[in-house]
Amino acid sequence: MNLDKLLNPKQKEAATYLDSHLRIIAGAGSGKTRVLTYRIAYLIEEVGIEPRHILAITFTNKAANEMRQRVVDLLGEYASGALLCTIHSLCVRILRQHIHAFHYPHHFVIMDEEDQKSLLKKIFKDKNIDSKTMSVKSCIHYISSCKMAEISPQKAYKLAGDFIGEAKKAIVYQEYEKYKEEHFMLDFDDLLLKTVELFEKFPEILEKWQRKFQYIHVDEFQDVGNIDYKLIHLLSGQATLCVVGDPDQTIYSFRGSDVNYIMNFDKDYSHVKTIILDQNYRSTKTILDISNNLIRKNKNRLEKDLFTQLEDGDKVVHYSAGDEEAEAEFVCQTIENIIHQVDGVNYHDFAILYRANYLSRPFEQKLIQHQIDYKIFGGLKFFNRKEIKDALSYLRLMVFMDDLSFERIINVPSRGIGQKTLEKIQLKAIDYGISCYEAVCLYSDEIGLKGKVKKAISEFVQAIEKARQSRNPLADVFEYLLKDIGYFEMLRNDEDENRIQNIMELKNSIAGYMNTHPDSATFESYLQDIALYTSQDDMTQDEYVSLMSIHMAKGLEFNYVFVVGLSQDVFPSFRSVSEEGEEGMEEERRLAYVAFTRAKKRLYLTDSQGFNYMTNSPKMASQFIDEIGVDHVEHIGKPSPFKTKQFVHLGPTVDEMIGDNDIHDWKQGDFVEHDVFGKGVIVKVRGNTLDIAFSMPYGLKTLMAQHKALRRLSS
Ligand SMILES: Nc1ncnc2c1ncn2[C@@H]1O[C@H](COP(=O)(O)OP(=O)(O)OP(=O)(O)O)[C@@H](O)[C@H]1O
Ligand SMILES: [Mg+2]
Repeated sequence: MNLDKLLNPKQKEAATYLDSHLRIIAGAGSGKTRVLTYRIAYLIEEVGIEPRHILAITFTNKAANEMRQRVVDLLGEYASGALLCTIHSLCVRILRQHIHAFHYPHHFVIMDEEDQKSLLKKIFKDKNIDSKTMSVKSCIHYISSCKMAEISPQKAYKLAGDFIGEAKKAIVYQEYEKYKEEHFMLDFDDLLLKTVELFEKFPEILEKWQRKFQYIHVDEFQDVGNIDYKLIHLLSGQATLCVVGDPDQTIYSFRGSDVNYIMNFDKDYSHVKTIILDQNYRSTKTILDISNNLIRKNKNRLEKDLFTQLEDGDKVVHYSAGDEEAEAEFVCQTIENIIHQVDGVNYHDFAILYRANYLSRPFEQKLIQHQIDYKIFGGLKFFNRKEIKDALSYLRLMVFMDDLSFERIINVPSRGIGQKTLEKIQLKAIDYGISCYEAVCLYSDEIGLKGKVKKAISEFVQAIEKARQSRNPLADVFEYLLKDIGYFEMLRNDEDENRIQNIMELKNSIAGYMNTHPDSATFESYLQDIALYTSQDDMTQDEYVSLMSIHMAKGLEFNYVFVVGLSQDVFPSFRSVSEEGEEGMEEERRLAYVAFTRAKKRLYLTDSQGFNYMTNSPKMASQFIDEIGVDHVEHIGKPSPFKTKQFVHLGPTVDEMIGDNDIHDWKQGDFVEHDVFGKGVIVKVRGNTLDIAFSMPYGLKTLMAQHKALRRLSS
């Protein structure tokens, strides 16, 4: 292994420096992970350290596997004895060996979030807590925060003082911990906490592991939290520690990661050498320049710019589409064009990155239409997500009255229907040769439905029938149906923001379908239209385009990257910025920096116009598009009539636009203001009438084009 050929001098120094602890601070694509990989190979090959004495902690399993593969490729199977894994899997490994010290069995149960929710629901029931006064999700968050701050249930109760709500939470916390202990269960936080506790209570066990790991490496150190840090500190009692990270890529602050651990590392440890890498090997100069332009806008940061010796490369493309379908079409066509034009390029060279998982929907549909294989990392395909299946089952039940849909959702949200009642309904349906839905409509007494259950079923039937008979636009009917049957309430009680976003995106998909089929759209035709997408399984071919949230893309790289859904308030996210202020904005910007720096050869930034159901406002391009500067960017597509405050030099902002009510040339996409319904966007012009999408609760309306209540907002 000739490191002089594989690494630049600074990287080589970092890979071979063993005289003290080492901190590598460096920007994206500067070879931090590569240095770690070669450092491990160097320790084994050149220094003669046995692999089992080496530990490397990565942020994801995928990163661990890739690093292991590279080391094995370099040195052979022997090297796989080094432990390269995430901090959670390290803890599982340690606990499996030693948890008997706490009188737990070796095969303790690891709880995921769904298990946590079920347990809390059970506790709520036992303690007579109404989930309207305290949500399961907020409770999970509360318990986790207490645990991470090392506040016991007893202490939490004391801290609650006279605040009844807080005291109740502390009681739930206590019950939760008790149940877990009695059943030998550990949640994700416990994996870390129990390992720390184990090491603190049993010094001989700690010493064993300290002796085992002589060289410890931690990648993505900018995102460690306090318990991670404590654990690493304990483990590294006798080891040489090497931590690497980029403060500009801290993107998990909302989950407790703290950039100060890397910044103050040299103060916490007595002998620390710091190496700064500043040459980027990943991206073209153009991509690097616009990423640097962006991150420089953050005030709270350590100034460090990257340079590259790679070619300038093509301009970064910003494509602004008329709507999401067109945005997705652009992405697919670009992928096809590149594959066609550039030799040796394959689907695995492409990634589509987004701020939130709900944004994948239009891209998935277009990819399927174009027969481009894709894989979603860190989540399910849109139409396989639970809430989407539930919502579509409601629509299907309304249209087709089919039993499969009925069985799926008759007890979602809970209406007190258990397996036995369901069987009774099914038998009745068979008796009369009708569907289960018809059976509950017609024969609820014969089935033996009584009291609360009967009432719940009757409300359910009413909601479905109301939706069936409604003459309102489909997208609105859909939303009201889910409201009427209590689905939104259920999600809201669970504070399940992601699921609500997915449902609103499904509404968006229905609205889009209405646009493209203005005269013929029915739920039946919509369901048939999307059957192609709902029947997709999660099987993927070897070659696929990668789709993932930016948080998942940390540390990865692709030749061609599309960062999509770059609309103001989507990215940067309205929520983060409104809740966290300037700090939230800086974290969003770091996230954009992570996204842009994943690209090696070409970077495409896309957004679309239209109406945003999530924020109830017309969409505008993200301020980040402006912040990357003008020199290396080619803007194509349809320029937006609206500008964010940052684009003010290009035209007035939405709030500054003036009204106009004598208009004969209405166009799809025009933004309007209505005296009663407020701001909206025209989705269809039909002669003298207009279909206009307004903010909720109004939704889609069909109005007379010449009416005086309507004005165009023109720039
Ligand atoms: N000296 C070098 N010679 C050739 N290629 C290099 C060199 N250093 C880094 N690279 C390549 O540059 C790319 C980026 O490296 P790497 O992923 O290690 O960067 P990183 O600093 O870990 O990035 P991130 O901050 O995104 O995690 C990789 O493809 C890597 O192989
Ligand atoms: Mg890396």
